Amino acid sequence: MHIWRRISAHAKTPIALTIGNFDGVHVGHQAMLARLKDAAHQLGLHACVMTFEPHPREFFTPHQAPVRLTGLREKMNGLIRTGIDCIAICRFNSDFARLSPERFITHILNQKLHVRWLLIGDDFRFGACRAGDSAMLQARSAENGFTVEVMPSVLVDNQRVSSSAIRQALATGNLDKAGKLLGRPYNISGRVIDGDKLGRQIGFPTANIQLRHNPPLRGIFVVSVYGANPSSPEIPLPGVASLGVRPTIHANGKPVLEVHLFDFNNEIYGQRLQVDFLHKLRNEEKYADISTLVRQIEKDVAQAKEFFMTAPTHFNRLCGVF
Ligand SMILES: Cc1cc2nc3c(=O)[nH]c(=O)nc-3n(C[C@H](O)[C@H](O)[C@H](O)COP(=O)(O)O)c2cc1C
Ligand SMILES: Nc1ncnc2c1ncn2[C@@H]1O[C@H](COP(=O)(O)OP(=O)(O)O)[C@@H](O)[C@H]1O
Repeated sequence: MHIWRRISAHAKTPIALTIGNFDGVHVGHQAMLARLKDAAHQLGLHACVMTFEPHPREFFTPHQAPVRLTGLREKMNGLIRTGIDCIAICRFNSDFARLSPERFITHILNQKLHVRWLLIGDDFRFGACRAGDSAMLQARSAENGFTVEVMPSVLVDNQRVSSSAIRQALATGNLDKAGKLLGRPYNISGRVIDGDKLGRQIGFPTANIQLRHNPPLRGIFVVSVYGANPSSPEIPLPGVASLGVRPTIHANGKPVLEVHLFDFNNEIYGQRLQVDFLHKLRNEEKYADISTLVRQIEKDVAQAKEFFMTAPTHFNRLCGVF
């Protein structure tokens, strides 16, 4: 597995390539990567993905760009899990944004990456002003030594799978739908950092997870957590999570992800956890005082335990455990 952190003339072996942002690495992306691997294998090429960092919309309109489903690390892990041979991370900067579609084809695809087979989505646009499309790629493919295949849309329940459909499902608390489109429960990972040390005092210690991006969902959730189990970090532990600004405690707080694990009393500061979001319990509220908040957290915990008791097949399907 190779990761190219800039596009220079890396590829000695000709490659089969697909290009995209791959935010979320959802079931549509996974189908595309499976087709890429299959074609690369048939043609004796390396299966390679080109992705952009930052996301082009974060570069052009940083304040209006959609929230990310996956940070760079999570996206890379998702791509690596599919078993492709290499990932080329293309720095999306002003030089790259100015590149004409013609030069992208001749200079990047042909001369630098030696692309011999190219897979693109049906809505793929590229080059300055998004002027390049699949018709242009088809027209220039022979003279640049590659063939082009257009991937048809992948549908789930008659809807095209897309990162924006997943963002919308998460924003409205529809975690079942988000999980179906992603092919796994939505998750956030990060290190456990220090919080306000209030959790232990009120009877609900919470591991505070460092957030790298503005999260696409808010509220109180049933979660399963990888990385905390002392004997086997690959076995998840059940818990509840709060993802919000904690209005009861702070006036102008930033979003914080906190997880309370059931029947657990270990020190896990500094550990890297993966939090899988299984079910939304409610929206975050501002309570009159801490004792009212504590009574509500007790109800949240009871409901979450009920979820694990009554929906074992559901949980089983999502996580492959219990
Ligand atoms: C299940 C659960 C639900 C929560 N719900 C809310 C809420 O509705 N409003 C709120 O202000 N804080 C809520 N919190 C956050 C608590 O205020 C927070 O866990 C507490 O301040 C401890 O923070 P610390 O870990 O930084 O010490 C919730 C926490 C948990 C675990
Ligand atoms: N059941 C539990 N769930 C989550 N964290 C726990 C639990 N029991 C102990 N811990 C530990 O306690 C810490 C949370 O305690 P807390 O008082 O909320 O402190 P902080 O405000 O620093 O998060 C966690 O980071 C973890 O190391």
